[in-house]
Amino acid sequence: MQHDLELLDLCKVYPGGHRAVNRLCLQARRGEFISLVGPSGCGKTTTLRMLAGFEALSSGRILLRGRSIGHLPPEQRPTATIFQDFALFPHMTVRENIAFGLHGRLDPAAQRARVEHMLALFELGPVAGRHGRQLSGGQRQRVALARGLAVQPDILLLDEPLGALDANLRRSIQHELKLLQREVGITFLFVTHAQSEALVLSDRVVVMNRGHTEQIDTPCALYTRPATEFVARFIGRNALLAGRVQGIEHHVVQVATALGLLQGTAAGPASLRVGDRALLVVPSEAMDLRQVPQDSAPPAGQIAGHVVGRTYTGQTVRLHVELADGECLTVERHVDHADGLPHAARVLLSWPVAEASVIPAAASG
Ligand SMILES: Nc1ncnc2c1ncn2[C@@H]1O[C@H](COP(=O)(O)OP(=O)(O)OP(=O)(O)O)[C@@H](O)[C@H]1O
Repeated sequence: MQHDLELLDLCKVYPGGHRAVNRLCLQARRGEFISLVGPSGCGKTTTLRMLAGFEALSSGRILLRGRSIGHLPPEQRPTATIFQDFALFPHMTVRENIAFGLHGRLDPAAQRARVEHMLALFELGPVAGRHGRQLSGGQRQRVALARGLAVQPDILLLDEPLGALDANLRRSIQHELKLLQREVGITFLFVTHAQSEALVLSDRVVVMNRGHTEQIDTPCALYTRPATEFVARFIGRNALLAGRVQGIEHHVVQVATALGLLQGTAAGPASLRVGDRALLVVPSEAMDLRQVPQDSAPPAGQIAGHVVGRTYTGQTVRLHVELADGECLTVERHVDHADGLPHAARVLLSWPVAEASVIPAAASG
């Protein structure tokens, strides 16, 4: 199968020697929604800029539908980029902004038809004559998308396009963006700081850390099967228990922790050996929590603690549970299942072994 987009060992070393992107490999199917996430400075924007042609590659290749484009100037690449500030031309109307990239590509009649189509697709007809400053944040975002898609790029690059919007608008536009992406059927490469946004929107997520690729996977796999400690911590919402590998049998790994011997399964072919420092990762949904008498000891393979706090997030409650070693875990529950638990309740925590992963602990972790 030919991939829509292939990044082969993509590297960027800035003058002075800083390696901003290190051997990034990615293969995207046509119509895939892929997000790049990671902490500030991990190389997300540099990757996008190399794809758009604004930044030269230090090494590696970029193939679009099998054609090498890494050496082409931006205007010859079949890509369009949408920036966080949308970069609309303030002195132009919505209609003129959308038409901007079409000059010289289409004859006037075809241009007009294309602009009308984009106005209809993005429901921008009623504001077509307005200037950028006369639009709401959501409308400006739609104009930016319409302008980017009007040139019918093979791939759309989005650099934190929702970063400047308030939380409510951001959520509704996330939804619109996903629907739109399905409708136009082209590959989206989306840079975001917000891991929750990436998990909601994407078919796959690339987690980057200091220029390295930590994991490329579906949101579900990243959450339930993080490959590294960095990913487990970055994605969040998992309970993490540190210890050392005591035994491995048929993928079931026993981890000696301060709370006793606990079990999970080896995530993929990770090279875990007896004696290694490891992390047991239990996804929040897999964690079972039930109240027990104050003096009860946990059975083998389970842990106990006390509820020391709770945070309401709407439908769910995050229960903060202090364990015997003084560490605190957060377990998320539907409000209906958490309201009966008094403060300082003793609770037993357990999980299906198959749903907990054991991964190597980071060298410095
Ligand atoms: N023109 C440049 N010259 C030298 N170093 C640069 C240049 N541009 C970026 N960098 C460095 O490269 C690294 C990656 O930067 P990049 O902007 O790609 O990160 P990012 O993940 O997009 O960060 P953010 O989320 O803060 O936007 C950073 O350490 C940054 O300081």
